[in-house]
Amino acid sequence: MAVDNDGIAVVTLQRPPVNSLNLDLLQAMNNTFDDVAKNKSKGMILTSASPTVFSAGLDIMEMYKPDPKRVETFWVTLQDMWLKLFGASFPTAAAINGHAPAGGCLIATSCEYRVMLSGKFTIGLNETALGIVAPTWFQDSLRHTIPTRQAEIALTTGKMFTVDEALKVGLIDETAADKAEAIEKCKKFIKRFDKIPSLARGMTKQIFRQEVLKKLLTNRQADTKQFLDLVNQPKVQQSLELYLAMLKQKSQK
Ligand SMILES: CCCCC/C=C\CCC/C=C/CC(=O)SCCNC(=O)CCNC(=O)[C@H](O)C(C)(C)COP(=O)(O)OP(=O)(O)OC[C@H]1O[C@@H](n2cnc3c(N)ncnc32)[C@H](O)[C@@H]1OP(=O)(O)O
Repeated sequence: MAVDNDGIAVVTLQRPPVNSLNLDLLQAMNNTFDDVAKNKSKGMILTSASPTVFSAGLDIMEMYKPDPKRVETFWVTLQDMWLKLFGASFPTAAAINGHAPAGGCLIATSCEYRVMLSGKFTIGLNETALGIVAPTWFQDSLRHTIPTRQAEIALTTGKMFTVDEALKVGLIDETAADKAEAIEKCKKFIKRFDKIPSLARGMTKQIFRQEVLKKLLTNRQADTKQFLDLVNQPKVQQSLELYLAMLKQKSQK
């Protein structure tokens, strides 16, 4: 992860090849988010070092034949990442310079503003298409971003939106021709708060988001148990094996 700081922290996800979210990356993100808060940055922009993938979502290897202790730590660290990002008092924006499926879409929708590169990229919560259920807080992040009816249809169909579709439904706020332009547009969004007192801004954001945050905070243990029960089911392990094989086969073509 690289952080440039000119008052606005630009945090670049850098875990080749596809920025899949494993335990190490999630821990690094959490430390970085804490640093951004401590350094009193004006705001934070998340982007990717890959030219084609913002993030491929959760690292499936963390869930396939998992070590019991590690997979639990993985999930709790993912919850922490979401609580820190969705609940950040500082302004957040995502310069989405590539595909953003599942957990990649979760990161983007946890931010306050999204600019995505024009091109053949897709974004969405595709869990149902994989035969799994997007956790409540994944669903809440989408519902917080696009109208409820469109969110329900997108979630139940596992829809991956093209850039044009994402713009039309409000899943992204703007498009950009390249990464530099996407970052500039995110900076422009964050600079809109230059004349707004940061305490009032931060508190307003937290009040606006508190219901959704509270849902996970008061349900963390049950959420973790639900995940662990699901991931340890033989049928889920079988699906993960097939999905991994499919991804491998695709990448070798
Ligand atoms: C999936 C069942 C989970 C069951 C667990 C139980 C339930 C609770 C969990 C609920 C929440 C889940 C949220 C998630 O985030 S699950 C992850 C969903 N992610 C995806 O479906 C994306 C899969 N990846 C892709 O579609 C593509 O890789 C891409 C992001 C569009 C990029 O395409 P491309 O640039 O062509 O790259 P390749 O496909 O060739 O991939 C390169 C390399 O990376 C490996 N890989 C890709 N995605 C993942 C991943 N999410 N985890 C681990 N590894 C991944 C891929 O296999 C290739 O590896 P090799 O080079 O070794 O072949």
